[in-house]
Amino acid sequence: MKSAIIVFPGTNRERDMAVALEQASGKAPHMVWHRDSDIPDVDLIVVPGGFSYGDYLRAGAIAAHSPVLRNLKEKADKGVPVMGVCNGFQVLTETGLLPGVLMRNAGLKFICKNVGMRVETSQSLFTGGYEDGQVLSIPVAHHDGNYFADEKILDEIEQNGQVAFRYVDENGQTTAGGNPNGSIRNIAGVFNKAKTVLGFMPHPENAIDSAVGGTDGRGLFDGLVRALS
Ligand SMILES: NC(=O)CC[C@H](N)C(=O)O
Repeated sequence: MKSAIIVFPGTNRERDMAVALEQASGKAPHMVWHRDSDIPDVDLIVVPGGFSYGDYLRAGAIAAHSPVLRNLKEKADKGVPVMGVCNGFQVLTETGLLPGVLMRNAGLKFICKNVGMRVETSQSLFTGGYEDGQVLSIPVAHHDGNYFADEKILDEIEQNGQVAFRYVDENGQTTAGGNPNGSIRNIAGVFNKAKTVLGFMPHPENAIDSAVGGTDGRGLFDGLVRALS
């Protein structure tokens, strides 16, 4: 699996993402700078976490208008798989590639902790390394992770099976206690309609090593390699 990682001024998870992708695929990803107008031909494009352009204006809003995003949108429209993690999820909602928005956390505080994340479907090229309903422990680190969409969009994405992940409590239930940031219907990640674009807030690239934070994130990268190699 060949991959590319988009890097903006203020991105900070590109290295962790590169380590995770290389560990799973055996190939170092291309790092693509925000000013570049062409992304190489790859099997997967990743928009990693961080604070693109300092989160000014609104997290992901300026990145959505960067030169590299024009090419990313063209490739996504052609069906090239795109994955946005944390700030990457914010960028992909701001571009309109994914439904909904990410607002300030309900508690108005930056949250950095492990959360329960339930895999809503294994039927995608991103989640095939997991079982339906599998509950993972994955870290979050954000202040704007509060997913929101209106009821019409929510009903539509639920019906289309576009909810990829939900926050759950220690019993695997979608309670308020298991919801770290106030996300509507406990949604932690969504697909586009064709399931070729995925965005979510937790950081699987920081859960690939038992010495630091556990290995629950590995399934995502291993599943991608299986689907895209
Ligand atoms: N770790 C991250 O990607 C941070 C995401 C985003 N800038 C926020 O704080 O909400």
